[in-house]
Amino acid sequence: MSPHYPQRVGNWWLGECLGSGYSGAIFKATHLHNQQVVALKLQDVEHECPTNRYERGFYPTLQGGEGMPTLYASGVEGDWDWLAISLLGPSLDSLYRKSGMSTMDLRSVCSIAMQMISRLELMHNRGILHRDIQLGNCVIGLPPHEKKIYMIDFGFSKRYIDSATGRHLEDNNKKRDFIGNYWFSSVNVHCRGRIPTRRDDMEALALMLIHLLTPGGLSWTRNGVPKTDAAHTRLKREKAAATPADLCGGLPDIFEEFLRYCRRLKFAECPDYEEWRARFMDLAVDSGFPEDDAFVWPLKDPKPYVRPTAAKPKPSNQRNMEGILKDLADMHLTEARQVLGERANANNVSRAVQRGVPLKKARFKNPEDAKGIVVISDSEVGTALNARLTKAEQLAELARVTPNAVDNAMLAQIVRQFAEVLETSKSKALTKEGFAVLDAVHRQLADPSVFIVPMRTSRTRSDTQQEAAPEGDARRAKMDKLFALRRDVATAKSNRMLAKMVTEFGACIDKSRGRTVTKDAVGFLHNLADRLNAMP
Ligand SMILES: Nc1ncnc2c1ncn2[C@@H]1O[C@H](COP(=O)(O)OP(=O)(O)OP(=O)(O)O)[C@@H](O)[C@H]1O
Repeated sequence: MSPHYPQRVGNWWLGECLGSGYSGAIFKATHLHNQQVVALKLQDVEHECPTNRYERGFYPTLQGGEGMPTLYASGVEGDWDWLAISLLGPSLDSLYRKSGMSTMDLRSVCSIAMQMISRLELMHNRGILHRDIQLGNCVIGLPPHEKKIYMIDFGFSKRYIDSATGRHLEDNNKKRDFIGNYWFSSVNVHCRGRIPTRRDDMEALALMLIHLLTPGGLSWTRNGVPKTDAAHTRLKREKAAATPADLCGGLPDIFEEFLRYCRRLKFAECPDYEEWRARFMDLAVDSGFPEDDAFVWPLKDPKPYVRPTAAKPKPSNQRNMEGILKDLADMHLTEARQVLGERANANNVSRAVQRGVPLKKARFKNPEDAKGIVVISDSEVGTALNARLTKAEQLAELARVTPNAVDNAMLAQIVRQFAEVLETSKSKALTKEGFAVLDAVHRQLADPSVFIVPMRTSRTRSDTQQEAAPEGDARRAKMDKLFALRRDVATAKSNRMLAKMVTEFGACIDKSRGRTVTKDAVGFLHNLADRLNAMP
C-alpha cells in the first residue's frame, strides 16, 4: 500500500489496494468491530475534482437497484473523504486484459449488452445519468454473484430530471468542459461539446461493445491516453469520422443498428431499453447461447469473435428489395384482380386505373392515401434502388409500400419479401419495423370496418412479470402455436381468416421473451405468401 494512504479510516482497517485512478484509490477494508468487509473509496478532501462528495449524493437514489453497489457508510476524516461500498469483483477491463484474447467472445458481449442496458435503464428511470460508461466502471460480483455486472463510479453522474419540477434538463450551446472518457464518450458529447443525456450513456455502451469485438480495440484507443491537446484533437477527429458502418463491418447487424439508433435519439428522448435488450437476447439465442443474460467469463470454450474480412454483405436482401419495388412500380393494375378489403383507397385506385387515370392523379378521400400511392412512382423507386438499405430500412420500406397492394398477388410479394428479410438477417428479432409490416399486411387483409388494434403491445413491467413465471412453458406454447399457424395457413379459406392468423402470429411473437422469428415463423410467412398467390 502506498505510504501516502492511512492504515485506518473511521472504523475501517485498510487492506489490499483494489484500484486507483485520477481521483483517488480504492481498498479492501474490514470493519474494526463487526469484521464486515467492504470496498473503501478514499479521496483527498482537497482534490480538485471532489468526486467522492458528488458520488455519495447518488447512492441513496440507486440503493436496492439490481447491479448497484450499496453504500454502507461514508464520512470525512482528516485529509480523507471516504465511502464504504459493497466489495465487488474485477472490472471488465481487467478481465478482458488478463484474458489476453484479441476480442471478447460474442456470448459474453451479448450478456454485457443486456445487463448494461438494464443498469442504464434503472439509473435513467431514477433520474440519473452515469456519464462515464467504460469497461473499468463495470465490475462483476464476488462469488456467487460473478455472473452479474455491477455499475460503479458515480463521480461524474448527474441528475437530468429536476426533482422539484420533474423537468428534463435543457439543452444549450454554451462551451463546457468535457465530462466522460476518451474511449467511449459519445461523438456528440466528446467531439461536439453537447450536454450528455440518456442517449449518450447508450452510445458509450454501443462503442464499448464494438470495442470488445474489434481486434486491438477501436482505432482511437490504440495509442493510449492522448498526452497533448493536438493528440486529443486528432483522437476526436478520428472518432467523429468513424461511421457506424466503418466500425461494425463484419459484425452482426445489431451492433451497427444499435449505434445508429443511439446517435439518432433526440436530446431528451427515452431509449427503448426493452427493445434492445430483447434484440441482444435474440442474437444470443440465435448464436446458440442459453436464453439468459448471465455473464460468463472466462468461457470454458472461448471463441474470440472473428470478423469476416470481406466487406459487409447485404446484396441479396437489397436485390430482393430492389426487385419488389420495381415489380410494384411495373404493375399496371389493369387486370381485375381481387381487391383487398373494401378500402376507399383501394377502390379509388382500381377505378382510376380502369379509367386509365395515372396513379398520381387519382383522387383520394384522404390526402395521406394519395401519398401512399405516389410512393410507387418510378422516381421514388429510383431513390430506393440507390440506397444501401439496412434491415430496419428494408422493413420500414415494406411497411410503407404495403398499403399500395391492391390484390393478393401484390400482397404475396410483399409477404415473401418480408420473410426473406427476416430470414437473411443475422438478428432474428421481430423489431418494431417488423411489427409495422405485420400491421400493414393485416390491415390489407382485414375488413376495414374492424378496428385494428396495433399488434405490438407495449409490454409493461407487470405484463412481463405475469408472463415470466412459466418461461419454459411459454416458449413451448409459442413453438406449438407457430407450428400450427404454419400448417393451417395453407388451407385458410378467406382473407379475413388470413388476417386473423396474422394477428395470432404477431401476438405469439410479441409474447416470446426475445420476440424471436423462428424457422416456423418464417415458414408461416412463406406459406402465407403461397396461399395469397393461390387464392382467387
Ligand atoms: N466496489 C468495488 N469492489 C471492488 N473493486 C472495485 C470497487 N469499486 C472499484 N473497484 C476497482 O477500482 C477501480 C477504480 O474504481 P473507481 O472507478 O470507482 O475509482 P475512481 O477513483 O473513480 O477511478 P477513475 O478516476 O479511474 O474513474 C475499478 O476499476 C475497480 O477495478
